[in-house]
Amino acid sequence: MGERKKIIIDTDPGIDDAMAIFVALNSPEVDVIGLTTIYGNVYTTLATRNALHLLEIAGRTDIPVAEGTHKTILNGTKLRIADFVHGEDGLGNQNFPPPKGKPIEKSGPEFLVEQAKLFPGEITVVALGPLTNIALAVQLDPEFSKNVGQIVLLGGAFAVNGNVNPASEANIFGDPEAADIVFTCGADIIAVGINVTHQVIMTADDRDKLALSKGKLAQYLCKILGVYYSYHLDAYEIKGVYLHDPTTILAAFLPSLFTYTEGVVRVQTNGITKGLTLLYNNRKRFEEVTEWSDKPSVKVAVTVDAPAVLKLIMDRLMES
Ligand SMILES: O=c1[nH]cnc2c1ncn2[C@@H]1O[C@H](CO)[C@@H](O)[C@H]1O
Repeated sequence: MGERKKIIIDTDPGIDDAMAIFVALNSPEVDVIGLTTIYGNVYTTLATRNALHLLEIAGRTDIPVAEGTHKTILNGTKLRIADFVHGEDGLGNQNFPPPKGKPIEKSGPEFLVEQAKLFPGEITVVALGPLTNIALAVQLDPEFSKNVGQIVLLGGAFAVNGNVNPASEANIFGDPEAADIVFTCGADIIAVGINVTHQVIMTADDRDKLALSKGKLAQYLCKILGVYYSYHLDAYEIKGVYLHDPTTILAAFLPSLFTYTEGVVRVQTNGITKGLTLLYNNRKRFEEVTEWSDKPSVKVAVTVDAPAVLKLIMDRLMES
């Protein structure tokens, strides 16, 4: 096998973030070289604490955690936090003791810029929360979008309803201006939206299977998953959970499990459709110059081999 792909996970842990981080740590295809933290499912301070905690659970305290920003790209401090999805502590209300480790001195965006410069074209950034740290990296270093190998992001609701409101998906809604900067920055980007992740469901039966595994990470996840299942039953009336973050992690190193379309994505930043992601599908040449004209294209996932993705996630969590 070739060299492992270097990935940095930008994360707001979060129950499905915990699953995604564990899947990555158990995947021979990748080398997780750092975590950067962001608000979203929890505030950034708690995201950092949870990231350190999860690495301690996995026995991987060798991986650095760089704390990201506490504010939106426009310095907004009125953040939308999804603690009703993940529990007040972000990890299923389990009262875990504080981690022993500390984040590194560098900020999340500084770490992203540094690593992309150090390994030009080699780093994949997997963004699982609002895109503020990535947008800050783009602003910090004009070369970042060229230096970074690929950005694989969980965000958007392409031609389907959102999960914050009918228009908007949570990560984009969290910082739409940052998302628009990232989508148009010129980097090689794969966007995995909830139009795709809603197809990958871990049922109650799958959870029972996970519980049979003796692996410490599987056992840990079974403890924290309760809140996430209750939320899905309540909000969607399903006896299962959407595997947003773990599905996105797989897109970073097994891209052929998905199909893609390509085009320019812009983000609505205000009004009732704030956070809407709109892909121009290139099927018409418009008479006028539009807000999509002359902007770089990105790849947007359109289909997923859901059974294969679910099996891979289960296998990698169970063997742990
Ligand atoms: O209803 C919701 N509101 C806010 N965040 C949510 C909701 N459902 C899931 N997520 C979280 O947002 C990302 C996917 O949009 C996932 O990280 C998921 O944990």
